[in-house]
Amino acid sequence: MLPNPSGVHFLSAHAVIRQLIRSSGVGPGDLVIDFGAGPGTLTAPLAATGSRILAIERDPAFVRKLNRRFADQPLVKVVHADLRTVPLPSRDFSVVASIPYAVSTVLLRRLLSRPRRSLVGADLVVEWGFARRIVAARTTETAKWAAKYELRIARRIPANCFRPAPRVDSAHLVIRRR
Ligand SMILES: C[S@@+](CC[C@H](N)C(=O)[O-])C[C@H]1O[C@@H](n2cnc3c(N)ncnc32)[C@H](O)[C@@H]1O
Repeated sequence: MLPNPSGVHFLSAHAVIRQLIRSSGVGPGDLVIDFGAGPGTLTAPLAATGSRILAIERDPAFVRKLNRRFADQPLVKVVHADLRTVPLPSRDFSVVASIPYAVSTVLLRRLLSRPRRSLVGADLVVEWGFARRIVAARTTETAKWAAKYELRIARRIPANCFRPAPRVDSAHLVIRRR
């Protein structure tokens, strides 16, 4: 395992990136949020779908990088914000994101517990064990989410699909509004 002082793991497997985008089905006219956009690993292929992207990132160095990378792409809006507090759209939106594991629960609460069900669907890369717990829907909270949203694991994503590789495998978690 490589040293990784920042604790950030970037998705590096192109096949996984393609599967996430294809699964989301997003296209022109859709509003898509990439939470924790990093250097734009998912933002770039998402922009190629013709959808409107909000690339949300907390780290100022990544924000500068994203602003440079997407300066000539009017459909990409880079938002320097914390995903735990950034206001969510009131119009329908989708999420395609490889998120920081530490805030997975907070983000799912924000997306799935709000009264306004403007989340159409999400394709998320999350920690494998977390995904298993969510789809099992054994708690009152996750059971409530399951009543409103279909939650399933599309596939296991091995740790070697990231650079540097994390200690644990991940999952492609699919969420769809019922
Ligand atoms: C796992 S990395 C994924 C980066 C990129 N999406 C990829 O797949 O390669 C998570 C990213 O989320 C950012 N991040 C961490 N905590 C955040 C927060 N609370 N709000 C917004 N971004 C955050 C990190 O700076 C990092 O760029």
